[in-house]
Amino acid sequence: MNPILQIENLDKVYPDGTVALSNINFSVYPGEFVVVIGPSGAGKSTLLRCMNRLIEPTNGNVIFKDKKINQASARQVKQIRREIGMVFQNFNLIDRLTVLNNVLHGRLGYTNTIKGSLGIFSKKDIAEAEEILDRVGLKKQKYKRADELSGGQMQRVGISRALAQRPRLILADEPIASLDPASSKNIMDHIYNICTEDKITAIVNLHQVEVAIKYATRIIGIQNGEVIFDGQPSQLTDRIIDEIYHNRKPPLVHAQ
Ligand SMILES: Nc1ncnc2c1ncn2[C@@H]1O[C@H](COP(=O)(O)OP(=O)(O)OP(=O)(O)O)[C@@H](O)[C@H]1O
Repeated sequence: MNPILQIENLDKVYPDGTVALSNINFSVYPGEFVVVIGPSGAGKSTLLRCMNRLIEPTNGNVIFKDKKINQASARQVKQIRREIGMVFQNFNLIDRLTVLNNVLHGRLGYTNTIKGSLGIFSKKDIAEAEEILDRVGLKKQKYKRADELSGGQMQRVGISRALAQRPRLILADEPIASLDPASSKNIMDHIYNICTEDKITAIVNLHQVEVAIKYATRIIGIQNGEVIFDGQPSQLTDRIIDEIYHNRKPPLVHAQ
């Protein structure tokens, strides 16, 4: 089976000299549910955002379905991003828009720019958005403003917007970090069940090791911008968890 995503020799050095990622290499295969763990500042967000070029890598390649995102033109990046849904810690919804319109924003990559900016979507897109909202239990809330929802409901809208893209890959950056335990379980269940049912590959950044072990088919542990574990949840021993979280060195900063 060909990988859906390949990360080759990936480095990210921020303009202030902080080395956030250092020589990252791995491939992700269709159907995997990969969870990336690591302490605060390890580089998890930077890694996920390099995957769809929200952050520009310094060196190396990010290859999605045989296309090098890092070398793609702006137009090609837009096309590639259609198939990569993103779920954010803080939901990134447009507060003043309805739930339904937020979900329809997931169709923008496929919509004529003028129509999209005017909020004009096809009947088919609207029906599909409603179907997705039904799936996450939010159909009755479709005309509510996004800012009238609870955190857990907002994240279900975030997931729905990603699904409206009809993605092949979902990147979720700390999707439960702002939620209470009950909502966190609900959100992880939705992400896991939908990705499994729809055969969507997922890469999820999480702080909570026990949640990672529960859902992941594979765990990648990073520390100081380097992969120090890549294996199955059953291989993640207490010693390795301790290494990932406690043997922390200060972040490497290039001399300027
Ligand atoms: N824009 C930036 N400019 C400079 N340094 C940055 C920038 N963004 C992140 N960093 C640094 O890069 C390193 C990795 O940060 P990143 O946010 O990727 O880590 P993380 O594992 O996602 O952390 P958290 O779990 O706290 O979100 C950290 O040392 C961080 O301070």
